[in-house]
Amino acid sequence: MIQFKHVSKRFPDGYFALNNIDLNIAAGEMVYVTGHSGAGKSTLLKLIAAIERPTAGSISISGQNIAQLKPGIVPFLRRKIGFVFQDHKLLFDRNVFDNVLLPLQISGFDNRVVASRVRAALDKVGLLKKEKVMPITLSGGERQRLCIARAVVHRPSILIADEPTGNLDIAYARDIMAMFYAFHQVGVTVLIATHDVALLEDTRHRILSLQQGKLAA
Ligand SMILES: Nc1ncnc2c1ncn2[C@@H]1O[C@H](COP(=O)(O)OP(=O)(O)OP(=O)(O)O)[C@@H](O)[C@H]1O
Repeated sequence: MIQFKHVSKRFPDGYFALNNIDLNIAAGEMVYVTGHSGAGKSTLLKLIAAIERPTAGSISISGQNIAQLKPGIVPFLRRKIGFVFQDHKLLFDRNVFDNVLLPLQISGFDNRVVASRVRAALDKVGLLKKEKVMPITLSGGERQRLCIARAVVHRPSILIADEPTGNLDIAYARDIMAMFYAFHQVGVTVLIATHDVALLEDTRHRILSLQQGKLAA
């Protein structure tokens, strides 16, 4: 479903964040991406969502080459993808409900279905009772759940999370991981970047290890 062929990402300063990556991820697979800080984990995830573009190689998603997508096509790709950002990107001047609603409104979803979609997403992450509160009043773990609700509200087939357990204690981190696992179990392709190897000790899923922009064998 996701295929990288000889993909490199060189930033304008000349630095290769990713160097000649070949990768295949099957539909419905759950995959972890690990590596030291600066190894290229975020860059790899951003390439899949066309937030960054590769400087060499090709990336295809469901057979569509996204390395050279025309800007007008990007929103169609994004509808397939839910992204949980490392820095959350929550809107602190809007309540929980509106934070989840916004991506649906931007995608032009029918107003008659959006409220029930938003509540279904909040329910999945256990935040239904907090729909009217402002994000500033949420704990770190609740904010992360809110980010997950926002990422899944349009029912993407690919869910990507960049360090979703950073700054959470281990019990809460496991809860968050269980949430991603539940999406995997209903057929969503899930990619999670984490430097937290303790979380992966007993995983059955594939672990991609990045070292200075290259995939370790
Ligand atoms: N826009 C940019 N311009 C220049 N260099 C960049 C840019 N974005 C990332 N880099 C560099 O590319 C390398 C890989 O960054 P990336 O954020 O992908 O790493 P990471 O593995 O996600 O790290 P972390 O765990 O610290 O988030 C780093 O050396 C980073 O400084």
